[in-house]
Amino acid sequence: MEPQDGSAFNALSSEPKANALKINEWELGMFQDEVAASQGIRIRRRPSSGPPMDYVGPFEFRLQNESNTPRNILEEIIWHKDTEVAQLKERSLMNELDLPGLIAEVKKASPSRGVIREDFDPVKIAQAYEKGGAACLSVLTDKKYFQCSFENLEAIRNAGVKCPILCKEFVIDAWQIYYARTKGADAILLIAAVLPDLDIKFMIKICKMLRMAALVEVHDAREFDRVLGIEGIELIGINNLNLGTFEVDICITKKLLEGERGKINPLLGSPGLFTPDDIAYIQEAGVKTVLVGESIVKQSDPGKGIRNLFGQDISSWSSD
Ligand SMILES: O=C(O)c1ccccc1NCC(=O)[C@H](O)[C@H](O)COP(=O)(O)O
Repeated sequence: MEPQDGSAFNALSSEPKANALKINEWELGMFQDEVAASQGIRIRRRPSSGPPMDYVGPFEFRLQNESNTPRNILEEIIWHKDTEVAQLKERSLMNELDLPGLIAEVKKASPSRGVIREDFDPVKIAQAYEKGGAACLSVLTDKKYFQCSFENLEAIRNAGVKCPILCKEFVIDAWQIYYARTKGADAILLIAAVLPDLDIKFMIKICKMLRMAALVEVHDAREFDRVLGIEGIELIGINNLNLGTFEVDICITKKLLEGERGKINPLLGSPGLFTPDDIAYIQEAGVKTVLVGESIVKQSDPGKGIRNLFGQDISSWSSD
């Protein structure tokens, strides 16, 4: 019979499927513990939360008792781990569904923009990026055109930054890759507009030997298709900057990813990303990771720059 206020009845009748699922989960948990116990495992995976509301079965645990109190420290750790892993899984699923990962660029200047950040402190900027949720750092090392250096990269690495570091250098000789490694780089940029296929192939082999990643950058369909044919390619970056005119057009990424190329993963979109709309646009095009410099490096608080770029706080994504 329906209660007068309808509360309990509605709570049950409006969510029968959800409750059936909870019953299944609970029964499965009991079953898993039984199987483990039959193999001599005394550690239970999680405390009994008691059967769901409308469970019609032999047991009903609600109070603190043997089934929801850890028997020893290992069981306590495992129960805590169960909650922790569930939260991490949920968070990483949300990240996957919601927003692309961020490679945040550390640079003082660029040929197209001139000086971007007057009071340039590479270590402070890198630390702020990491705290703000960057998954990786891109560190410019060119002196003449970007007013940066390998010393910057080394200082960032030695400051205890945990994010992987991409060395953003204009590589023309394999020696530069070794050098970048000695300074603490985890990955290096190879530009398809500069390097012939054979050089890229050779350099990728060197990277693998040095346990580094190679990000190969392309600007157009021809370069993209060339690079797809090179053995060992793992990371492809699309650069939307026209190096002849300095014009930036993020539609380039979208056009390049139409059709078969859109199936390639993972990809990056850069540069010219300033707003949450830009991020949404590039993400819709199929990009899983974005590389961003100017719009965040010029902010006195780069963490705030990241929040403005994504339209939300992504600091919980950082590695610590
Ligand atoms: O940015 C330039 O002026 C430039 C000139 C010559 C070669 C490369 C150049 N930049 C390429 C980059 O990789 C950008 O630094 C990167 O895409 C980040 O762009 P942004 O977010 O616009 O700083």
